[in-house]
Amino acid sequence: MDIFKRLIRFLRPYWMLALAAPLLMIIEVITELMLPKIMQHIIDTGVANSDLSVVIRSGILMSSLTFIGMIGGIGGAVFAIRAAMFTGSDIRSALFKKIQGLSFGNLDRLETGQLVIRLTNDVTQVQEAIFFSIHIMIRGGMTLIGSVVMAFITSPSLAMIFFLLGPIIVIFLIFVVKRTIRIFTGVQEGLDRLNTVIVENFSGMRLVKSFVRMDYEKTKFGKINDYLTNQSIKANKVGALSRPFMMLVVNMGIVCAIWFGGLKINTGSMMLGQLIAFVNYLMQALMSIMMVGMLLMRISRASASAKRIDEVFESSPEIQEAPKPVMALNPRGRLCFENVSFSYNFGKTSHTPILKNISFTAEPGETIAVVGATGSGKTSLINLIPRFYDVTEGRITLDNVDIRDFPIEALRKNIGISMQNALLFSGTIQDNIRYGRPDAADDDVITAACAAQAHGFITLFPAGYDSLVGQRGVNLSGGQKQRIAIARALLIDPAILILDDSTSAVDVETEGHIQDALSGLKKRRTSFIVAQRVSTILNADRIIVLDNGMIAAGGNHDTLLQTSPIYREIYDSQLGKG
Ligand SMILES: Nc1ncnc2c1ncn2[C@@H]1O[C@H](COP(=O)(O)OP(=O)(O)OP(=O)(O)O)[C@@H](O)[C@H]1O
Repeated sequence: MDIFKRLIRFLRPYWMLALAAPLLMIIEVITELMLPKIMQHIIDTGVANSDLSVVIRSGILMSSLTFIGMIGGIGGAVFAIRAAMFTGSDIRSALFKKIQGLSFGNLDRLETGQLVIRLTNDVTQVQEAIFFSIHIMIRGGMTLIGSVVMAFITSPSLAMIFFLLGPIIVIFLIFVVKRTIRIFTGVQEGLDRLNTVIVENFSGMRLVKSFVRMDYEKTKFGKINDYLTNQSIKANKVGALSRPFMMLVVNMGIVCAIWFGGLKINTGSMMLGQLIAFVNYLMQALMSIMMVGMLLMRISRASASAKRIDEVFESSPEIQEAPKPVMALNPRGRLCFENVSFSYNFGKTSHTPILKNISFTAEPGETIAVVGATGSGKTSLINLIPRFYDVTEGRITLDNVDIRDFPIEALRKNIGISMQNALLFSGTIQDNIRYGRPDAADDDVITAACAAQAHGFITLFPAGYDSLVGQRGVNLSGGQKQRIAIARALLIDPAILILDDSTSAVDVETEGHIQDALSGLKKRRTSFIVAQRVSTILNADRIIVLDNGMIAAGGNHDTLLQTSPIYREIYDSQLGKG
């Protein structure tokens, strides 16, 4: 329930709607509570005395009250729906904003598939629980109290039935709710896993088909789908089985009331209309307990969802802003790693260092290349520069200031990155190039595209820079995407340019052209190039050879050929001896 308390703050802006709904429902409940009494009057006064005028007057009163109650009911439901939907929408927006602010470390733990479910299904569960709480809970609660009071007024002796049936229903409800919470947590987890499988499958469809693994994928999907189905069946079974039991209890109550009421009528201590009114109140009371019970089941399901939403709200970004950031950031681009060590943390557990004692300085205008075997830590190293992760030990300085002392946004705005997996968003090619600088002039877009050797192929498309990227637009090759990604990084004119294996899908000749075009641009900034291919880095001012997270050697190409066996080995394996 604490979790709900934390989420309920989102309802605060809509307190008027949330208050108006129950107020209107009071009208509905009061009219409903008056009806059995009027019915009693019709039977015991009108029918018993054959007084048609009493019957007609009471009939008109009943119809009018029903109409007024209906208006109250509709109004209450509409306000409750609005309050719940607006609240849900705000939770969704806040959750999305929160996720945008999380660091890579947080996101490593919360898989994308899980986040999608939290943003969609989990929020919907909470949204519905809010609606039912405002609507059914309050309405049911008021009806329950009102009908018990009216039942006692109508016949205090018959009302003792409540003391018999009430505890049975309450104990049963506690049992059902406890059980459903556990099952519904399983349902949400199943949904998470199903979503992860679907997202992975759809994004890796080519891989699945090329390795002819459709059957394997179908089985994987089938297993999780079956698990989800079984969990949902279990959850619904509990709900479905509990309903007949509750009805049994309600009917037992009615039978008892009719039996004892009938005996009382025979002895003349009760009138028929009085008994009918009592049975009505009894039914209203027991039905509202059932209604509240059903609602508790919905709330128990939503509490599993609320917990998962809360988990995201509670995660604090691992990368934190400095309390007093250094505001002036117009860097020259002198970047210095000082005894940097780094390990990926999983929660509180720290893992083996991926980078150990890295120290080097990159001067403005220099191009630093980072090479090394796969898994040696190249990407991890450059991910530390824009603070995707923070160093575990040591520090990185930009123009002699620790990068953790700059505002994160300002730091990142000065770093242009192009990654190996050149991700493009749906939209036009120019939208993608402009991603980091939406107001860039057309000429600047073209200049960046020319430097990235993208202008040529872009202008060959009928719609040129306005060509849509993706399924309904042009299909771009891996190399073309990489070139657009490089143009995107160049357009922000960053002080630090990072190309992480970003020409791996480009042929050697085009890569040569990109290098030539970049060489002029590189003079104005500090560049880092991560590459598997030696040909990419031959002209770098300095090459850092990483081996198992440590700097094994550093220098330019010629020096390294003489001094570093690892570099020599990489060089020989790719370009051949001599
Ligand atoms: N997000 C992460 N969480 C935990 N471990 C990670 C993460 N990313 C990378 N690693 C681990 O860090 C090590 C270095 O990975 P990294 O990607 O930095 O190497 P790399 O030299 O860039 O490799 P490649 O050339 O294959 O891209 C690997 O052992 C990898 O498993």
